[in-house]
Amino acid sequence: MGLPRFSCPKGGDAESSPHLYVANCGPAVGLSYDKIVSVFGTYGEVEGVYPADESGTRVIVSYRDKSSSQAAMKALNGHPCSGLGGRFLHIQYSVQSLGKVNDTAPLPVWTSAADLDIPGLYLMHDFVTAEEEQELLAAVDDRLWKHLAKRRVQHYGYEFRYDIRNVNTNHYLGELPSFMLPILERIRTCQTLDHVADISLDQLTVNEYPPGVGLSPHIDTHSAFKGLIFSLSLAGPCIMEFRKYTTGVWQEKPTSSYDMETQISEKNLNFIRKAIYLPPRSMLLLSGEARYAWHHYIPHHKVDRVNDNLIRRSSRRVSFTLRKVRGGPCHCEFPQYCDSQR
Ligand SMILES: O=C(O)CCC(=O)C(=O)O
Ligand SMILES: [Fe+2]
Repeated sequence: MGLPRFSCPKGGDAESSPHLYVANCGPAVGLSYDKIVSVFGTYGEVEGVYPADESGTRVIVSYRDKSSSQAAMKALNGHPCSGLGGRFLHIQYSVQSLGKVNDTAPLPVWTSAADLDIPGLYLMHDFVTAEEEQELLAAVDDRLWKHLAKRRVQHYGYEFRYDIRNVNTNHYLGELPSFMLPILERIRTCQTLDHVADISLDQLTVNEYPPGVGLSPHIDTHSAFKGLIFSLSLAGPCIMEFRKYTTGVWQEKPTSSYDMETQISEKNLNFIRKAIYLPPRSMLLLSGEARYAWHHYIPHHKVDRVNDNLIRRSSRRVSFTLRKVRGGPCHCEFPQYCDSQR
């Protein structure tokens, strides 16, 4: 069974909506979904990019807000787009977003990484004590925050540039701060990582999310960072959703009991979803397939439904994401998600 054909608005004069139907754009013309997200992300927060049909040359770009789709329409429709190799895009507003997740669909939220059955995903509870948590928060609150549109960030080691979703490797900011030393040491001696030879880390991004603010679905750029990504959650909880996009190919409904709950429905048949609850003081590790092939996403919720419980986000969640900047191209086993291999 193929994807239902997307019916673009008749006559191209549909009212504006947050969703754009973009022709002459997609993996079949050499533009990966990550690349499309990064270009359209310049005009506002992209919630997802989905195949509009099986052609690989037409996509739906879903923004959170109409103002962003309007800005992208104005800037990109019918003009050569320098960020996409000079390609002319043909854009119309779309009445629906094929891949849009129905947030009310029951999605089980697991508390243990093993239950998600995603290779390379680990969650270590109570990785730091409550006292260490307070010390880490005090340390970053003592330093300068950079204000983004909806959250605040700090970068150490190398600056991460959100416009290009990459780091400037020529601009070294110095060693990771001393308040991270106990955490780095704990990672090095962590039993979960006994099989990993190289766990050097040189980049830290601190994110502070107010309640209701999350992060759009993304895969951390392969060419920017190596294979291990650690994220320590402090101050407040959130849920993190993982999505495996199937780039327009119908996925048989998985048969294992874990996967049954991912609810591939008619509405969102082009990716599978799994979710995990990240409590404060837990350390998440993305490696292998979890790091290279699954998008991660923090829904923009003030209250998360964790199965039978409603859990209110705290006044803030602060995450410490530790990564290793990559020197050359990525040679991972997931070329369809890899910006170095296309
Ligand atoms: O806040 C988090 O735990 C994740 C942050 C993240 O995914 C990123 O900075 O790329
Ligand atoms: Fe990320």
